[in-house]
Order: sequence, then structure tokens, then C-alpha cells
Amino acid sequence: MAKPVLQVRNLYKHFGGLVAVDQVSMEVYPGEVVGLLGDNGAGKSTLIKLISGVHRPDGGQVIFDQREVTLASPLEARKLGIETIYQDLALCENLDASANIFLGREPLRRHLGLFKELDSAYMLRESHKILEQLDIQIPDLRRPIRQLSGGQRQAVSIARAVYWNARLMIMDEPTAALGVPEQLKVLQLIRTLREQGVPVIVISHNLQDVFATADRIVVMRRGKKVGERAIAETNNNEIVGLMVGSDVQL
Ligand SMILES: Nc1ncnc2c1ncn2[C@@H]1O[C@H](COP(=O)(O)OP(=O)(O)OP(=O)(O)O)[C@@H](O)[C@H]1O
Repeated sequence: MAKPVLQVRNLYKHFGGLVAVDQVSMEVYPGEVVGLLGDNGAGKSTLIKLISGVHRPDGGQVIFDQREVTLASPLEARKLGIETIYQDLALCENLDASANIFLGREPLRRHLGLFKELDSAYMLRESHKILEQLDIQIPDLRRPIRQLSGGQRQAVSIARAVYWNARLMIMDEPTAALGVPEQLKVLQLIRTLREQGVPVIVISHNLQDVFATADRIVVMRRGKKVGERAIAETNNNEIVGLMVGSDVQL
């Protein structure tokens, strides 16, 4: 069996007296989609922030590519290939898709052998390639991002991560703000990522979405991991039961 891309062991994080993530261990294998589920306040966001370098754990280990890592910042996580896409997408509204894909990492070329300028032709060519590779249709790559639909923006954000060699993609509620056709496109994009070997951790409140895309589900409640199931071996009721706890009657 392939080795996990990511392993977390006994991760622990508290905020004052509140334990947000309590001894959580999980793995993510190459080419799989893991749905991270749990009710509000269960600790899902805190867990992914520990994996993406936003928070430092108070205990436990993060092992990436078989090596224990200390992620002191989101930049360090990104250097390893851990890319997180939050709902705000971190795109620049006034720039076009290709400028966003290269944001902060723009290639320069010499102009008339004298001074350096942005190599927009290269950026455009490369953007076309990555969007095609992911089967993303954006009719006009020169339009500012603000004129694109929510699903297209999400897609640009994912394309950027893949272009810069994402080895693990973490997505926080990727479909929450989208209309139904756009949701379907984003789910399809998650499947494409899996097919191209990039594993995905996806947080969602939408069980239908998770059942449509994930291979495995991890359920959290009150900071703890309370269950882990292969999609083929579970169903809605069982997952809801784990999310709300056996003390609640369904
Ligand atoms: N920076 C912080 N400071 C203090 N408490 C925090 C902080 N971040 C999260 N918490 C608390 O930790 C607990 C877990 O929160 P977290 O956001 O991880 O849950 P969640 O499962 O992502 O919830 P939701 O689905 O509502 O986003 C909550 O009780 C929350 O109030």
C-alpha cells in the first residue's frame, strides 16, 4: 500500500481552557479525497490550521512525506506543497486569472536587453496550460477576476495551487457560497485533482457533497476524532449520528 502523504499524530491545541483539537490522529494517502465533517465548533478549522501552518500545535506531530515537520507559518506549509483554499480564496479582484495564478511569483524577462518587465505572454501560455490540464473553462483570461463567477474564481484558486506543485490540497467549505451548477463544477474539479494524484482534505457541512466526492470521512466532535469511515461502508445516518453524538436521539 502507498505511504501516506500526510500523517498527524495526537495533535492537540487549546485556546485558554478550551481544547479545540484533542489528540487527533489521521492520515491522507496519495490520490484520495478525505471529507472532514463535524458540527459547528467541532474543531475542523483548527485542525486544518494546524496542518497549514496557521496555528502551532500544543502537542502531537505532523508528518509530511514521512518526515516530521514543524510548520511555523502558512508560507512554510506552502513550500512543502500544502495548499489551503479558504472561502475568501485570496485572489486579487482587479487582476485577471493569469496574473492571479502568478501572484507574487511573476516571471520577468529582459526588454530590449535593458530592463526587466513582466512576461505576460509566458504567464498567459502557462495559465492556459494549467486550466486545460484541469479541464477548467474560463472564456477570457484577460478579464479581471471580479467579473468571474464564484465557481470560476474557486477554479482559478485551485489552478494556482496545482500550478505551484500542490502535494496536498485543503479546502474549507469550497461549495458553500456557490449556486448548484457551480457546486457541481467544483466537485468535479476535486475529482480531477484526485485523478491527477493530488490528495484533498475537504471540510463541508454538505453531506451530499461529501458522499459525492470523498473516499473516506473523518468525523470530529468537541475536538476529538469520533469516527473514520470509508464511503462505501457508511451512510448518511451513521455519519450524522457520529457528528451529533450517540447521546442525541435522531
Ligand atoms: N483563535 C481562537 N481563539 C479562541 N478560540 C478559538 C479560536 N479558534 C477556534 N476557537 C474555538 O475552538 C473551537 C473549535 O473551533 P473550530 O473553528 O475549529 O470549529 P469548526 O469545526 O471549524 O466549526 P465551524 O464549522 O463552525 O467552522 C470552538 O469552540 C471555537 O470557538
